[in-house]
Amino acid sequence: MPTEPPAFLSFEGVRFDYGAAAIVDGVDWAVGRGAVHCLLGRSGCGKTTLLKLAAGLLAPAAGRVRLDGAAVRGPGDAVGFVFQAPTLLEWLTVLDNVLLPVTLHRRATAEDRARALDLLERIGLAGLSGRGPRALSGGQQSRVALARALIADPALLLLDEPFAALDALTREELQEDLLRLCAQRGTTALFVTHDIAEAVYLGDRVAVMADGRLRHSVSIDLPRPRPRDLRYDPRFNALCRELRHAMDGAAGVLRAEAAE
Ligand SMILES: Nc1ncnc2c1ncn2[C@@H]1O[C@H](COP(=O)(O)OP(=O)(O)OP(=O)(O)O)[C@@H](O)[C@H]1O
Repeated sequence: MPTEPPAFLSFEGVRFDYGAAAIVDGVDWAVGRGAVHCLLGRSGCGKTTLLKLAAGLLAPAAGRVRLDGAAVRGPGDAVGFVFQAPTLLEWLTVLDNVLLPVTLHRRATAEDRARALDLLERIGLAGLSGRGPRALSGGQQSRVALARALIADPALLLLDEPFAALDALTREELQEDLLRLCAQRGTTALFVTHDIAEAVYLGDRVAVMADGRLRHSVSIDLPRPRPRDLRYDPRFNALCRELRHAMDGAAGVLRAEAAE
């Protein structure tokens, strides 16, 4: 039998609270190197908190988060973060926004600038490097935020509903950009979303989170690279349906637990 590759990112019995009830409540989860995993769940169930634990921005009250075998003890260069809002600096050009993770530490070199321009070209923004963020559409700003997260070539990319504010077509294009860039660089990704179809399109595995726990997980056995039309495939729809039922089931479990 083939053995599972060792996890690149792992949560082992992770628990966290902000001073009262557990927000993350005994999470065990493993993401293989180069895999894209998605976390699906309703508002307030603890998804962002779990991402912050993976980034080392929060420390678990119990259990452990490991990255490439070592316990995560704080934020580090191996991790890139993309937030829901692009959070670009208005007084910098697109190019300088992408370079920000570099220039926070040292002066950018010609090689850094070449890498930033290459990233901008790969996401369709080649001609916009000298503009300010206010002269960009929402989708273009999200692309810049993605390039900024990738400039330091992080081994792990954490994404917190990064495309939630975009129209459906732009969102699909960004999903395709993300998968292409992760595949080209071998980047491991953990992606938080409310959107079932987005999770199925992106993920190798999707976990349903409810009330701080991972209640259900589904392996997304669809081909890669993922063509645009895969979204209309019956297998795709069946996976969406399974996850929808899992989310409803998780909500039912919570109601039953609350009634006990
Ligand atoms: N800094 C904080 N202090 C106290 N409570 C917090 C803090 N941050 C989040 N919470 C609470 O923890 C719970 C989980 O929040 P979290 O942001 O992880 O959820 P989420 O699943 O990402 O939600 P959403 O989908 O709305 O972004 C919520 O009840 C929230 O109010």
